[in-house]
Amino acid sequence: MFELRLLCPEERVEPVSDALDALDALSVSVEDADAQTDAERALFGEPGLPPPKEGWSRSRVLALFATEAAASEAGDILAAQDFFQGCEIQGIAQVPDQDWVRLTQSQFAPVPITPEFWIVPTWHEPPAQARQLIRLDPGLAFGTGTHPTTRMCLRWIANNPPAGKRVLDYGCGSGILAIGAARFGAAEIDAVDIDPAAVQATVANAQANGVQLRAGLPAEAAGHYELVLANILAMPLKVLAPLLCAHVAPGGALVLAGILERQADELKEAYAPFAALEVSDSEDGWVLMTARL
Ligand SMILES: C[S@@+](CC[C@H](N)C(=O)[O-])C[C@H]1O[C@@H](n2cnc3c(N)ncnc32)[C@H](O)[C@@H]1O
Repeated sequence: MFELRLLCPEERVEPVSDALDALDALSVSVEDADAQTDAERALFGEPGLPPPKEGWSRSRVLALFATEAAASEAGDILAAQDFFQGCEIQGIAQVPDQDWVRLTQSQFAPVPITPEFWIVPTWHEPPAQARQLIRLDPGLAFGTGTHPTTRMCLRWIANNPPAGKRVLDYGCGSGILAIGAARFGAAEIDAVDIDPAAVQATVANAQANGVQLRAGLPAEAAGHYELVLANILAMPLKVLAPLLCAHVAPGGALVLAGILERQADELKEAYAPFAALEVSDSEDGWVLMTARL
């Protein structure tokens, strides 16, 4: 493949990208031409609001073509357009073939939770010492075992097996915690998430692991559970305090993650009317907070 490389001022990026699409580019990508230099200016908005600008002041536009002739012809046609004023053709480069599937897969190795409990992608052989396994590939939903918050929850499950218990995984993502609870004997598992893609991923991953659970939107959580797991983030966990605690059966356990060390006191305070949260694990600046009700 061949990449046509262009430099465009902010206001030209959209018409140039549209024209490249119309010229049958296989893909068009836009990068900050000033990235990693003193001129780099980050673009970001407040959560939920659009960024203050739509693009960088100088963008590098990269368009992929199947042949060098097609890339060169597209460059010639663009250069003749009014809207190309201020833009520059920086050249055509050959893009070497890559096995992207293999490259992506090589970035996900088996993850140990305890010496015997491992998360293993389907393209890897399980390590010899693995006695308990979750088979999981990266997908649309969060939770592959590579994040410390997920690992701490799974470690807690392995050290406090919920054998025979009713378990709620609130904010299930890929369903990894629910599947982990099943591996350690949970009798009945509900896994809920606000994101329908996470619900779908949980159903698929549970099936692939031979695990029976009920997955759905948060309203599907019903009644009391002897273990409630929620790996979300500090802010939603604070808002959810009364709801999550109301789902914990008397004598049951609440396990919360997604909390930075410096947020532990805020969380303690938010949960104080319902439960006495304590930090019970920490990794890479994240803490696991748990309580018995
Ligand atoms: C950090 S991921 C955790 C995924 C998985 N449980 C794990 O431990 O790796 C958080 C998940 O919570 C979901 N989530 C965020 N806010 C939520 C809310 N208010 N109610 C239910 N789920 C929520 C997100 O959609 C996301 O899938």
